[in-house]
Amino acid sequence: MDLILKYFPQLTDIQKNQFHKLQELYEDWNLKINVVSRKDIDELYIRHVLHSLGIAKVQPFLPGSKILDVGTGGGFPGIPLAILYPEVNFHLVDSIGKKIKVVDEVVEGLQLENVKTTNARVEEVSGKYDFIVSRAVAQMETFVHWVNDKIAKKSIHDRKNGILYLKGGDLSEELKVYRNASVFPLNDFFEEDFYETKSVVYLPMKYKG
Ligand SMILES: C[S@@+](CC[C@H](N)C(=O)[O-])C[C@H]1O[C@@H](n2cnc3c(N)ncnc32)[C@H](O)[C@@H]1O
Repeated sequence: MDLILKYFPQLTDIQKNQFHKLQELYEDWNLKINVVSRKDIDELYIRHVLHSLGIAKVQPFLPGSKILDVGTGGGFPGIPLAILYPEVNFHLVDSIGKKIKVVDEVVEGLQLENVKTTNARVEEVSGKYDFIVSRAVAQMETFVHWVNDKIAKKSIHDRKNGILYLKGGDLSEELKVYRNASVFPLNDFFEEDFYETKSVVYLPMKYKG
């Protein structure tokens, strides 16, 4: 929890409580349904919560904007971002029902009013969003194919609407065809070793190869 305050010192008491409660909620739910690996539960804040918030360091979201989290699993990156931005609308989607059930329980436990969840493959979801966020779901090419038609044409942020994807390791091969992709290394924002190889990939909409 101190880790979150170290990088996001302006949190309200409500947000501090919500971030604090995450540990207990995920511990409880993990005993019933294994959504986060045992090892990762011990390092929830560094491996999941702060990692998710890396997207906010690259692209802060404006009130009223709409964000789609594809393949949210246990709620990452969507849940930490929804705590950080209570005035932004988040739609968290996963094709596995038991994962969405955990997300629903966490949303209820935190009394988050800005999160909607759907148990479906993202290809079946309609709607338009300012940004599409994700982590560990698919190769960029497949992902772009799934979500390209879900990005709203009109951008309200300075940065053009598009995809913000948390990736790790060497991305040169995967991103070779995306000449307009930008890679933001997370160790520019976070000093912990875990972030040395992690980055946020931004891909503006209407990619042309
Ligand atoms: C490795 S997990 C990552 C979960 C979470 N994003 C995280 O980083 O902790 C991948 C998730 O993507 C979901 N998924 C894969 N393809 C999907 C699709 N086409 N539509 C919706 N969810 C999908 C899977 O059900 C799984 O929960």
